[in-house]
Amino acid sequence: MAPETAAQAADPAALCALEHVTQEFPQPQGPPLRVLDDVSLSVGAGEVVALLGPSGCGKSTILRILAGLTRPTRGLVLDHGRPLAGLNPGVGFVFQSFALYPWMTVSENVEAVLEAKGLPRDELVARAEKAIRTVGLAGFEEAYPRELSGGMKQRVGMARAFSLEPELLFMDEPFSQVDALTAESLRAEVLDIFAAKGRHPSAILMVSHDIKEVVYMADRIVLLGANPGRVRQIVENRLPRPRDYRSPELLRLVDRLHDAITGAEMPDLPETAAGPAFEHIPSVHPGEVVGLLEYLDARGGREEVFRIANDTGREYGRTIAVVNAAELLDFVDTPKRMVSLAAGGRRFVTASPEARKAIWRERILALALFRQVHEALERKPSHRLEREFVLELLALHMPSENYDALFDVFVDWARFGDLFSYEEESGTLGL
Ligand SMILES: Nc1ncnc2c1ncn2[C@@H]1O[C@H](COP(=O)(O)OP(=O)(O)OP(=O)(O)O)[C@@H](O)[C@H]1O
Repeated sequence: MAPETAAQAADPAALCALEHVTQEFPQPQGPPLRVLDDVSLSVGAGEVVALLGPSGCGKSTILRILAGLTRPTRGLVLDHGRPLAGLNPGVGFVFQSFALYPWMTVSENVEAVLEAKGLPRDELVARAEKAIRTVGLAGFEEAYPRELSGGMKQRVGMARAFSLEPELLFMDEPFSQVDALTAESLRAEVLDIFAAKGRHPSAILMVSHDIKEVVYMADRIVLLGANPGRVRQIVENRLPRPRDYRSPELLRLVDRLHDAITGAEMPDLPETAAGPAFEHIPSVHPGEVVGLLEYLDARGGREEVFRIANDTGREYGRTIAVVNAAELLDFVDTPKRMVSLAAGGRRFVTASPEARKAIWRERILALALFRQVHEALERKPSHRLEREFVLELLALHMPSENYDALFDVFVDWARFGDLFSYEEESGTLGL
């Protein structure tokens, strides 16, 4: 395996590329939300490239920009070295949600995308048949989606993409909705189809949360960081194929990526209060934090974060967010890749429901956002505040956050500890 590079130089032979792309989306309040910051990457002929990163780091946005579905705020989008104008005609998509028409048969579902391309009837029938055979669904042409398992539905999704004979196959978390064994065989089949190459696809760009999946599939792994999304590291993966999920080499690379991700996403919190004015509040439900603490308690107080994701059936990025939330509240410590119950976490899990609420309240009041809103509510004779007050605080202190989403998390956390009430209709907070 070659050493990682922190960034990637522009590659003139690339099938598609982003150069210094920044993407911002307007928000109802305050400055725009920056989702991608100075992202450069490319996909060359013959390679499988994977984007790996936490929820919300902009992976799907990168696919949409490369496909020409979204125009970036700044930077260049290249198609064979030339600026992309409009949609990229060479891209076929496989989505996480199978997006099948329930009233159409398998054949009709595949033919529908070819019809949209305006192909003549006999050619589209032949192409659909071939694609359905390629993905192992021969014999199911007349079946309806409700008669198919999740794995088979995703095969239809793949047949649709293959039938378009795309030069570039984009797959957005394609296997996250199917069971683990089916996912394993679908991955192997995609790689077989890719290796057996007729002409198409010439390259695959995939998005995943699953480290093992990307190590199994990809030649190049682009590690993304969040808030805003940027390329943190590009890792070349030269493990020989076919790959074995259990081989020591593969597991070693999984471990290294795992360390790279957790090292950046579970930073040890500063010991003094000299952190940022407002702490980053992960977008998770209090119930998920409680679930984590109870899980750790049942396992003797500590467990590896990778294992936690597996045991709880939660995707890795989501697990990290829950762990970050628990750490922010001083319920857990995160020495390297372990998560262990801190004294506060132990106190919480052994407390009664009412006492848990009190502990939660005390913990969130240690966070600047909750403290400032609470103080403002106490100062007001009416003990009431408008939602806009909080949004302005967020805009001021957390300029790269999605305020609306964060406001919902804020209300969720506050309600869990009975700290404030919130009336949706009038948009008013009260003590
Ligand atoms: N059209 C849009 N308008 C406003 N915000 C958007 C838009 N598209 C995406 N976002 C925001 O951009 C951020 C990144 O979204 P994106 O779906 O690209 O992330 P992701 O890494 O694919 O996430 P996930 O893994 O959860 O699917 C999110 O905060 C999302 O809410």
